[in-house]
Amino acid sequence: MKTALTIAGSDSSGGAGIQADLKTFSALGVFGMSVITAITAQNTCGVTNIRELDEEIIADQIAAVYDDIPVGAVKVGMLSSAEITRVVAGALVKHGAANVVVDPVMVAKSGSRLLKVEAVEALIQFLFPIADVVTPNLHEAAEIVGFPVGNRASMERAAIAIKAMGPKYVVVKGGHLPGAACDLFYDGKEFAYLTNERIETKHTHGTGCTFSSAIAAGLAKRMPVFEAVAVAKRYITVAISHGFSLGKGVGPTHHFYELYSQAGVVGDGE
Ligand SMILES: Nc1ncnc2c1ncn2[C@@H]1O[C@H](COP(=O)(O)OP(=O)(O)O)[C@@H](O)[C@H]1O
Ligand SMILES: Cc1ncc(COP(=O)(O)OP(=O)(O)O)c(N)n1
Repeated sequence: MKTALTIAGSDSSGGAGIQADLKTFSALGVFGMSVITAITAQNTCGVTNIRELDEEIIADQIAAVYDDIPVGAVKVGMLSSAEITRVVAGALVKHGAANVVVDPVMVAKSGSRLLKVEAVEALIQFLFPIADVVTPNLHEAAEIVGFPVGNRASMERAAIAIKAMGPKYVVVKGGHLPGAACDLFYDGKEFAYLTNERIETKHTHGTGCTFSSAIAAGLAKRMPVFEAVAVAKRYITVAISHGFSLGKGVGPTHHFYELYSQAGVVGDGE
């Protein structure tokens, strides 16, 4: 059985965070495990409270998994603070983590800050050098590189700058571009664009979490990195096209296995 671990925050409404990651792992046929960094009181309308877990229980959760179970890939999401970021990075180094996907979660779509401003430097310093893939959206890329990112030219400049911070691959997500949903993949040598038509829906809660955990699922299945990203792009496109109204605000994406099987995103044999 292939395994993947998510190290992220909990979303009580189940659309993003740990919950979206575990649903994605399951739909893609990978056994999911979780380390919770923070608990958010959250629903489709926004985040009303955040409680960070203390660093000891976070390090102990990571140790409990790695000391016992082979981990095929790990996705890192919401980290909230610089201290948590340092502890998670240190634990991943200590346990020799492989196939590390870092989604540099900073702000929820509803506007709440999920990573303190002063923690961005720790993310760059401690996590990027050990990451295989880093997946910023346009806003996150801009905050990381310090210049506006809003078109293909600036996405390419941002990808080069982020690659220089240490990860092996960078995917700048273009979900917030006008027009097509166009993501940029960069391996340090060449750019490749993964493009899909924009799906006109407001139900996009958890798209970034879902995309990065789908990449981790692909790496856990030992796919080459570009193939894992391409499968994740197909997965998120199907997930958004079947996003649904739930609650009063921005509804979640869709994670039912049958859908992906029918859409050819996962083969029956995987
Ligand atoms: N309306 C949409 N139609 C199609 N794809 C989308 C749409 N919104 C986002 N995506 C895709 O979802 C993935 C997550 O991107 P994005 O929404 O930018 O991340 P985040 O949730 O971190 O802001 C990317 O592959 C992006 O291209
Ligand atoms: C607990 C938690 N983690 C991450 C996010 C951000 O999710 P993302 O997929 O980037 O986008 P939105 O869900 O905010 O639309 C989150 N909201 N909660």
